[in-house]
Amino acid sequence: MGVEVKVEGLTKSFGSQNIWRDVSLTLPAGEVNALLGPSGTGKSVFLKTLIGLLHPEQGSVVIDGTDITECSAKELYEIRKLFGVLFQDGALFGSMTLFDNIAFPLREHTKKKEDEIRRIVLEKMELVGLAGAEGKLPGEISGGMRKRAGLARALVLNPEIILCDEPDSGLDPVRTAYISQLLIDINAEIDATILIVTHNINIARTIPDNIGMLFRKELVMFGPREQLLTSEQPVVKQFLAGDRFGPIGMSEEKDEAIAAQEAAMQAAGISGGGTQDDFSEIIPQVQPNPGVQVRKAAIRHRANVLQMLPSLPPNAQAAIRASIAEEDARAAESPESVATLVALANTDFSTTAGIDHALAQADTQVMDRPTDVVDRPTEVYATADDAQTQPIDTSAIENAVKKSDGQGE
Ligand SMILES: Nc1ncnc2c1ncn2[C@@H]1O[C@H](COP(=O)(O)OP(=O)(O)OP(=O)(O)O)[C@@H](O)[C@H]1O
Repeated sequence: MGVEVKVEGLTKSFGSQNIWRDVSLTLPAGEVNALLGPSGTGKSVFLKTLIGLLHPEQGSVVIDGTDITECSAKELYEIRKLFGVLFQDGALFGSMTLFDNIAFPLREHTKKKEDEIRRIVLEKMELVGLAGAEGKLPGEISGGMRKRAGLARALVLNPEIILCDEPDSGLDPVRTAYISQLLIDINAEIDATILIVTHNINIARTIPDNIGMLFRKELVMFGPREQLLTSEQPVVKQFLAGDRFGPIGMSEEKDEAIAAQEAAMQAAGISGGGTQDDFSEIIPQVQPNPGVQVRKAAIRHRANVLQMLPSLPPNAQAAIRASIAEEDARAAESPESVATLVALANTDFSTTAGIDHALAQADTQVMDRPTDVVDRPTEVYATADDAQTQPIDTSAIENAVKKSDGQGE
């Protein structure tokens, strides 16, 4: 299971330039999180502070019981092994082949033999759709391929925490969808805690369990995705809509005169260029592909969210209830393709034992289980012999596999 990352009262400056202050949030173990915010608000600085590459002036970052802001260099070295980081530009070594780039953390941090390293590297390259590109240099491939190579490198040590700085930048919308799906599948397979920094609203709407937003040197909010997507805060609404009218300006804060001018333009029906989408209409969260393990984080997340529900704003409560109803309906409609949703729908969230039972079950549910095949009632067989000779209809399984093959890149 991924590890929790607990950030408290974090403040970071460069000289006299304060980047953000008093940031507190908890990335729950194994859940997928996104961090939004206008350019320059310090999202990348935040990621680098989480892995101890930058040192904050105040506050703590507790990972696996260790506060990395004040641990020894040796402890920090050990904690860093828990991380897989996809930097904004892929951060590949230009003179090394993709194979050597991806093998680098294994050669640096483990004593694995070359044949084992080769097996792991080729497996991760296949996972990100780069099979066959082992001998290429970073300069010979597209930006999207570099990004995927960076992701493969981030995964080779089977990280407990994955940080992705703008995984979609430089990718077309389709490749972005593949990378997003991959992150959800990886989360389901290895239960790693994931933090994605992104400007991509579609990713924010469909991928994370939780979303946070930085603005004006502060964390505006952090919570279940429905909370941010239904927020009435002007900065959140403006950011989601991508509108130039609102508190976010091109470079710095807007003054009152400009704000008044904009209000008059809006009243006159002039467009701020933003989408008219209704973000309180929650789009279903992307689910692991058929054939991928149940997302245990989804079970833990729903348990957490149900517990915090009464403390959330009414809009968020209504959106969460609608999300749950939609997920349960989808689980009932197509149990062959949404194993995680089926697990959620079958979980008794009213007791700890019910949740623990679902988590234990999830460990064994590596395949989606088409209920019409696997859960065929035993009483249809008159005798045990009958049962053995009954032809098993595997078409539902085959369809699920075909569907998942068709979705590969
Ligand atoms: N090592 C550094 N030394 C001094 N200033 C820095 C350093 N790293 C970042 N900054 C400053 O910190 C601020 C936040 O930068 P950061 O890259 O974290 O923003 P961001 O929110 O990730 O932006 P974007 O969305 O455009 O990538 C910027 O003003 C940047 O110039």
